Amino acid sequence: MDSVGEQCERSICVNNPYLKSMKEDILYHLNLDTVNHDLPEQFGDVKFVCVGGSPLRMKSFIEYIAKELGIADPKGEYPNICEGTDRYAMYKIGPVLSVSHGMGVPSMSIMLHELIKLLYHARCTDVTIIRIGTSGGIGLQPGTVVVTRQSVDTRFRAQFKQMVLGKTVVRRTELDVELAEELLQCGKELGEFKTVIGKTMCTLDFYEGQARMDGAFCSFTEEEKQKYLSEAHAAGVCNIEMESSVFAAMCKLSNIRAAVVCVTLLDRKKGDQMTSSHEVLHNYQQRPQTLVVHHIKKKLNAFKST
Ligand SMILES: O=P(O)(O)O[C@@H]1C[C@H](O)[C@@H](CO)O1
Ligand SMILES: O=c1cc[nH]c(=O)[nH]1
Repeated sequence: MDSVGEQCERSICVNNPYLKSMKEDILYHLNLDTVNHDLPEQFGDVKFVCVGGSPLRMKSFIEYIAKELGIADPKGEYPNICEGTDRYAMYKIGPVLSVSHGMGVPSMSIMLHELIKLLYHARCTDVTIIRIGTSGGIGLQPGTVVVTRQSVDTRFRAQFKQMVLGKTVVRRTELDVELAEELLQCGKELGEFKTVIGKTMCTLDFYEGQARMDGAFCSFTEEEKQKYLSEAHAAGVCNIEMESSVFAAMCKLSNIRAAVVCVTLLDRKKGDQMTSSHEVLHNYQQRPQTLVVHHIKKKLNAFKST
C-alpha cells in the first residue's frame, strides 16, 4: 500500500529526539498512555483513520463502516476509547479508527499530536488519514463534495504558519495527490452526488474570518465580501473550512498519507446562514462518509486479493 516504495512499509515519523527517553508518554487529551495501555496490541492493526469535528458524527461513522465491512458488533456496542475525557471521542472497528477533532486549528493540532504519537507507539504502518467534514462552498451547488488538492491560507498560499518559541515556522499544506484522485474516482463510481477536486481555504474563524456578514461583528461591505470570495474562487478555492491546513501540514511531517473530503453546506456567494433543513444538512454530512467508506472497502478488497 506504499505509494513511494514498492514493497516497503510506510511508517509513522515523529521528529522529536526527546520522545525515546520518556519512561511514559501520557496522551492527556485522549486519556491514553504507554504504561497502562498496550498500544501495539490495541491499535497496531489500524490502517485507516477518519477524523471529523463532531463526536456524534464519528460515532455514527464507525457504526456505518462496521455495517458496510460486515463486521458490525451484534450488540451494536461501540465504546468510546477516550472515555474519561470529554475532549475527543475515538472508536475502532477492525482496521478503522474514527476520531473527533473539535472545531478549529488548535483543537485539530492537539488531537493530531496525540494521535500521531499513538500510531507511532502502536507501530502502525501504511496508515491513511482522511478528514470527513463540512464546509462552505464557493460557486458550487450545496451538497457538492470537495476533495482537497491543497489547503491554502486566507491569502491563498499553500502554507500553514506555526508559532514556535515566538518565531514563525512555515509548513507546506499539499495533500496526497494520488489519494485525492482515487477519492475523486470513488465519487464518480458512486454517481450519487457531485464530487470535485480543488483547493480548500482554511480559516481561524467561522464568521468574519470566512467573510460572513452575520456574526456579532462585521467590518466590511457586501461588495468587499463578494470581491474577496471571487478572488478566492479565481485562485482555485472551492470551499472554506477550519482545520485542513494544520491537518495537511502535520500529516505531511509525519509521512502519513492524508486527504480532506468536505461537503459544501451552502454557496457562500449566495449567503451566510445555514437555511437548509436539518434533514438536508444531515444528508449532506453523510456524503463524505459514503465516499470514504467506498474507498476503504475498495482498498481492503484489493488488499485481500493480493
Ligand atoms: O468537521 P467539521 O464539520 O466540524 O468542519 C467544519 C469546520 C469547523 O470545524 C466547523 C464549523 O461549523 O465545521
Ligand atoms: O461555511 C462553513 C460551513 C461549514 N464549516 C465552515 O467552516 N464553514
